[in-house]
Amino acid sequence: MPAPLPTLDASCMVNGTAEERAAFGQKFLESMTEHGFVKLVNHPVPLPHVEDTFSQIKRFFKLPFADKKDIINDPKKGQQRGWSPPGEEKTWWLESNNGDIEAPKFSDNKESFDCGAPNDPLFPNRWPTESALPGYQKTMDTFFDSCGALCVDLLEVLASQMKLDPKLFSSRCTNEASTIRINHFPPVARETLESGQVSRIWPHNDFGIISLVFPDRTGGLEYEDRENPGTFIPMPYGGDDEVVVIVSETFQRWTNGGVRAGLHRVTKPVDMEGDTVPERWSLVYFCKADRHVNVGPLKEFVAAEKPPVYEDLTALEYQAMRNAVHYPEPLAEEVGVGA
Ligand SMILES: O=C(O)CCC(=O)C(=O)O
Ligand SMILES: [Fe+2]
Repeated sequence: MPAPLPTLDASCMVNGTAEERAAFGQKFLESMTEHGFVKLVNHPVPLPHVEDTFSQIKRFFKLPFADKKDIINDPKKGQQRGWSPPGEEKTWWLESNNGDIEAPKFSDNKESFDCGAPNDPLFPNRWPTESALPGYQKTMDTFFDSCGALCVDLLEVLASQMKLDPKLFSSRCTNEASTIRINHFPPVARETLESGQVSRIWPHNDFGIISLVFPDRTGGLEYEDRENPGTFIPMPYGGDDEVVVIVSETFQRWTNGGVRAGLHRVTKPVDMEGDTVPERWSLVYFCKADRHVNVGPLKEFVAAEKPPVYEDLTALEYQAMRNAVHYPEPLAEEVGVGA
């Protein structure tokens, strides 16, 4: 059995002594390197914000179809904004299909909404009207700012712990390209998920630097057991104050493969009873590199005996390339929602 995922007390990031911060930094980097994941409690995103945001996301998904359709995501834009209808995003394509375009079209049993930085000029957010959902935009913008600040601090902890310039990662991330993603997983028959054709979310890595996942009481998030690739370990609900931090692909690329992205999926909760998998929501912050930044390996992680294993390209190009994979074009048209 692999060592369980640690839950770290992050209160020292705000008011800890140098010693407490160093002890936190060591365990944080260790878990991110060993597992690709770590859980934090007493982190600085205020619990009332998290609760507010959860209430708003539940309201969002209850909006009438017409309101959601008005702000439908256009997969051709390369960056997600607005509502992705059930089945539109196909995470199976990210890791599981091995490039086989003739393979069956396994689907995701979820709908989502994505928004970026407040007032993003390049990829404007697509909000429901204020009268349809009062306060929604403000709640999301506030949540965006708190998560962005936490991620910048966590990136500085990682760099310091690696004995590098503390701003090595954070200077490449003003959160201009970061996004909030919310997911809604409707109730589904247990046998549908057990059929192997449909998943809540198929195994995947996130594309940014790190991600924050705020827990849902239902459970179902699982992470790969690296000692037994292809097998997954449930991450049980650990309390409303908990946040799961995930290493994402850009961090793996920057560190030249040294700190690997954490493969994860969402399926039925391990302890569920009965024939219907309960409804679930999730709230995620994808902290991404600024758009012009190179997401090839940083020189600090390259040496004669460790040549670069990833190509140079901008974060914007990388995001567009990865997004195109899970909105495969012919399939987007097939579900009748392509823009
Ligand atoms: O729903 C969750 O717990 C995780 C969601 C996730 O992995 C994603 O949206 O990328
Ligand atoms: Fe994810």
